[in-house]
Amino acid sequence: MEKKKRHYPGNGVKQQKGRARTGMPAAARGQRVRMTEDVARRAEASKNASAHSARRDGLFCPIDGRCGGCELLRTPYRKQLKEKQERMEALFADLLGDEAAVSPIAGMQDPRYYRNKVVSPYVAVYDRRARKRRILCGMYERGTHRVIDSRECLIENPEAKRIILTVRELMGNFGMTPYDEDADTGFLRHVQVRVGHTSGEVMVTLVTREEDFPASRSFVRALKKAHPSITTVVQNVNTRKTNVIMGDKERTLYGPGFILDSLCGLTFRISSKSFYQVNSDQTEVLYTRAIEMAGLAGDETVMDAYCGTGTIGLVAARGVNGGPGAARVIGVEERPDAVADARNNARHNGIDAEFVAADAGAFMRDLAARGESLDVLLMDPPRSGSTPDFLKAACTLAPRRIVYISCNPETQARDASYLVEHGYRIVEMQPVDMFPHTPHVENILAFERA
Ligand SMILES: C[S@@+](CC[C@H](N)C(=O)[O-])C[C@H]1O[C@@H](n2cnc3c(N)ncnc32)[C@H](O)[C@@H]1O
Repeated sequence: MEKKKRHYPGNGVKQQKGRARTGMPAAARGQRVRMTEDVARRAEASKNASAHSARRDGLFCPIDGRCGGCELLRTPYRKQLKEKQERMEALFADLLGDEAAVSPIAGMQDPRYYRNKVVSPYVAVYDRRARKRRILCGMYERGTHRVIDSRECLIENPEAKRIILTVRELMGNFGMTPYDEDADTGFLRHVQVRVGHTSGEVMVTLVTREEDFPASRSFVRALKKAHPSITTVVQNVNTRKTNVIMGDKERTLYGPGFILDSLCGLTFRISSKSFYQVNSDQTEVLYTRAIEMAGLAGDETVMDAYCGTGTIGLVAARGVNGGPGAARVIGVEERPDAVADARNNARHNGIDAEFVAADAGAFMRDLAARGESLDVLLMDPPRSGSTPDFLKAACTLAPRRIVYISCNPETQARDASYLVEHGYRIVEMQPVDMFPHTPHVENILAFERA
């Protein structure tokens, strides 16, 4: 491993500062909660019982309860699934008609190590006992911006996690300083590692505060030597004082600057900033069910709205389970880099599809104004859900079916109410567990024009 030290900007070391827990009034902070001995004993007994059940499931995590990642780790997996199903049925109770088919949530066989994308901040702290500075990397503590150091994680891809730890080791060897959020100093802000689920290709993105990256070649060489699995390394420059991870500017330090991976029998190109579902096994389930729920006959024009790298639209064009695919696919996505990936993906898979870089709402409005027609609308908006102008234009275009995929069922329920009020009815609901051990649920709704 390289030992050469180079100067990196902002070498000052600062004690990590805890932030106030969000959402907690100042007066409540530090308030002592009085518990009778009996209540305290019962609470402790229930905590131990949950910890035992988590261990029984092979899910012991040394930082459980502190890390903001897996809130449900102590709930047995089957119970997690049952609770998520009940939540979805309650949330959509008023919108699901009597004829709507509600499928049981699709869970994982082995709900561990499913995250194909691992992102870690790096922060310097002064270790009083050892009298030296240490760099922490891992997860944020629940409700704070304090980093909890972790060497292993039950939901992250193990090779990605190992790379995150190697970067920390190399930072010491290269004299590379971690970013200090308060002072806006230091060099390395975050590292993102993406692993191709079937291809095994690995992309490391080093997010730096400055463009100038001294000894970048030796750094990458040392990283590659420790992890021959790495197929590309990208530097992303984020000069802003913000908690948004990625900046706008990028340069490829090694390899092609993207990775390839396969999903549902197609190959996809993924760049560092493009959206790509984090749980690949469950993504195959999600896409297959969504296309099944679209009920394609083979002659449809299908819109893939909020398409990212075009994954859903391209799977729709090809068809699932040997069934027919769409006759024509149009995708719309606001990120130009993701659209570039989508166009490449179409070419690479020999599929004829159009991808447009635009705001989905504006694009739909234009289509509606031009009097275009659409048979099936597949939509997969971000957590904030869709927008009134998108939904209004969708109702004007009046596709026969709408399949709405969402990682935030609360905003999906809001948008579903609009569609139901404007002439659609829900015919099918399929929850999918994309994020085991967390409260998050992915949900698919199929609507038909009433
Ligand atoms: C949940 S992701 C879905 C991506 C894709 N369907 C997939 O499965 O990989 C949502 C996508 O919507 C894009 N997006 C967010 N707001 C948008 C807007 N107003 N117009 C178009 N695309 C948008 C994001 O960049 C992101 O790629």
